[in-house]
Amino acid sequence: MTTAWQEWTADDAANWIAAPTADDDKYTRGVLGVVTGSSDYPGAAVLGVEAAHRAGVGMVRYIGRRTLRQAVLARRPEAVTVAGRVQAWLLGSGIDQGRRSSVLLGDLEHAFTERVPVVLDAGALDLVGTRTAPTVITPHARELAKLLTSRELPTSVDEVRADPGGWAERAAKELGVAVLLKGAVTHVCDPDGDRYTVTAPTHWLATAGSGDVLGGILGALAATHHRELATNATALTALAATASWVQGEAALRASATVGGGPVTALDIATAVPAVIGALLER
Ligand SMILES: NC(=O)C1=CN([C@@H]2O[C@H](COP(=O)(O)OP(=O)(O)OC[C@H]3O[C@@H](n4cnc5c(N)ncnc54)[C@H](O)[C@@H]3O)[C@@H](O)[C@H]2O)[C@@H](O)CC1
Ligand SMILES: Nc1ncnc2c1ncn2[C@@H]1O[C@H](COP(=O)(O)OP(=O)(O)O)[C@@H](O)[C@H]1O
Repeated sequence: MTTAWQEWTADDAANWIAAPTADDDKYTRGVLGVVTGSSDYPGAAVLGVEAAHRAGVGMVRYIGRRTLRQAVLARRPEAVTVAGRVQAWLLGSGIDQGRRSSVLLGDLEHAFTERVPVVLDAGALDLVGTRTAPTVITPHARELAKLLTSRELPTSVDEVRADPGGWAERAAKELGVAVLLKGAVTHVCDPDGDRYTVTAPTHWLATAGSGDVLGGILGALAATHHRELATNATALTALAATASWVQGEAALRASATVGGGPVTALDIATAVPAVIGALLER
């Protein structure tokens, strides 16, 4: 018997926030490696790195071409652009699958060799299943339809939108990874049958770059839970639901500061620390 989808709550999310202790330094807290952005979408790199910092990661290593590194550093001088060890990867936001250079493809594939948890977004979704690292994919309906169709599970964006939970589950089973299918209601599930919904608390969340911010939050949560993920890969599902919850709550808070008005993706990222703080106080 399959269980019903469970709506992820603030109390659930509060269980998946790691605060630093006296014994920690930036490395023990967790380093997130990031390969995102392109000359077409440099902003996606900036937004993901910004959101990861705001979500409380120990450090971000951003890997990308010089112009992208400059854009990231202009917003976040805290980011490190030297290759090195990481505890989780965020790959693909702002990358066009059809326009990846061999250097970029090499960077993406190298990320998988470390066997640390991986968040696959946008232009890295097609890499799913090529390695055994704990993986969560973060497509929207169009991206999931395209991915499943390429894996001989033909479907359309309309079919996915008509039954998002069903298609998210099918994807998790077929691909063997955790799936976070974005929407007004985000569906998060895994091959083991964990199934969570996260209902967006404001529709202002549907703004350009909002998904890139989500990727950064999720990457940060994966990096800061690296020890747990080493023995319990299904924690990635709870972390994905938590990231989506934090993203929605941040949009709600950002909107509240402007009287319920619109928010930008950067506003959402900026509101993340207060959401994390409130969760830690619960
Ligand atoms: N500031 C940035 O750098 C941003 C980068 N982004 C990146 O952009 C890439 C592409 O994401 P998408 O979700 O757009 O990609 P998709 O390729 O899934 O969506 C493009 C689709 O939207 C349709 N479309 C385009 N303009 C439209 C319009 N005005 N009305 C109706 N339909 C329209 C197109 O025909 C196409 O079918 C991703 O890599 C993503 O990470 C986005 O997150 C937006 C912000
Ligand atoms: N109608 C909606 N109401 C609330 N949130 C939405 C709605 N539609 C989409 N979202 C959310 O907005 C974000 C959009 O992400 P995405 O599609 O990746 O856009 P982008 O590529 O511009 O970042 C996702 O987190 C999704 O859950």
